[in-house]
Amino acid sequence: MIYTVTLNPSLDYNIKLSEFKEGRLNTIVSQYKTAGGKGINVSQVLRNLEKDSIALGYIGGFTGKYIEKNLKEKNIKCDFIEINQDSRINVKIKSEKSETEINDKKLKISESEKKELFLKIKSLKKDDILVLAGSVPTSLEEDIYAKLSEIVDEKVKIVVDTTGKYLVNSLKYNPFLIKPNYFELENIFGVKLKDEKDVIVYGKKLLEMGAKNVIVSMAGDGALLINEKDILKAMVPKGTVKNSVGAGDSLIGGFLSAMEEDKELIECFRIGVASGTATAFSDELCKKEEIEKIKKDIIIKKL
Ligand SMILES: Nc1ncnc2c1ncn2[C@@H]1O[C@H](COP(=O)(O)OP(=O)(O)O)[C@@H](O)[C@H]1O
Ligand SMILES: O=P(O)(O)OC[C@H]1O[C@](O)(COP(=O)(O)O)[C@@H](O)[C@@H]1O
Repeated sequence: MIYTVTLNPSLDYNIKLSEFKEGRLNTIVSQYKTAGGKGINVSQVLRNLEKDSIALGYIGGFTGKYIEKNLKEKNIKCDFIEINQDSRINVKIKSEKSETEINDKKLKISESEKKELFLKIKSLKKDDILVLAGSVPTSLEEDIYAKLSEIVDEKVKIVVDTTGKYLVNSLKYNPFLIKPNYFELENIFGVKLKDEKDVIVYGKKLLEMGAKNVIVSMAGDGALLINEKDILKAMVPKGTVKNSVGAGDSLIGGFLSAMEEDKELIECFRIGVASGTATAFSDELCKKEEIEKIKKDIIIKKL
């Protein structure tokens, strides 16, 4: 089974404007609400690809109820821990020229609520997959993903998608896959990446630090997969970006869905990248048919 952990789920309020005017009245052209948060998005894409997963994490209040109901309506299994605070509302504003995101990072998790999550994670069995994705609420420690990685059976494959020290701390437990984007890679090492060669140099450093597979996603420039054996480059087609929220999570969801079918790594990478691009080119998270269509246009080169 695939377990996704979203420490701080959100109600994503997606707004479309023709133009975003700062400091002025903006009138909405269209909007939709959905359960969000990185682990939850991975679960949603897995469901769209007809694969099961269980979404874990903390939810609370009226927004928490909405998140759970929204996921259950989509036939996604949840096993959230209920807390006594409202889950956050993240606002995503898409206009013709720009995408703006407003995310809340606060959430107070108590010691006993933390223990509850550890108990759930401890019960994972060999061959399960654990996805630890998204920002860590400020009340939790910087090595929370490392601690969760430490307690699972060593045969559980771990995927970590987060930023900075939260990601770096988890590397000593040898995650099977990590997926920094280009800017996250720059931030980890405090550098400005000049070209693809640079991406490979710093991607390899993450391998040396413990990751087994590193995917560096580069939005419209595709992605690189780096492991001990190979460096693969995925090139993506050009298209109209409708909403890139969740593109990175879709890459992970697509990748894992192919892994569930025992596909080779190169194929998992292709389906992952196709899923990311399919999400960028649609208003919501990618659907199976969209991925199938885009898959044919993903070119993978061995470097
Ligand atoms: N403008 C785009 N054109 C085509 N594909 C895109 C675009 N933006 C994102 N993608 C796809 O989604 C993947 C993840 O996007 P990226 O923005 O790098 O991740 P994140 O959402 O984590 O920041 C990319 O590797 C690519 O496959
Ligand atoms: O675009 P991405 O990076 O794939 O993730 C989008 C998701 O992440 C969020 O922006 C939350 O991010 P964080 O957990 O890192 O705070 C959600 O609102 C949204 O559903």
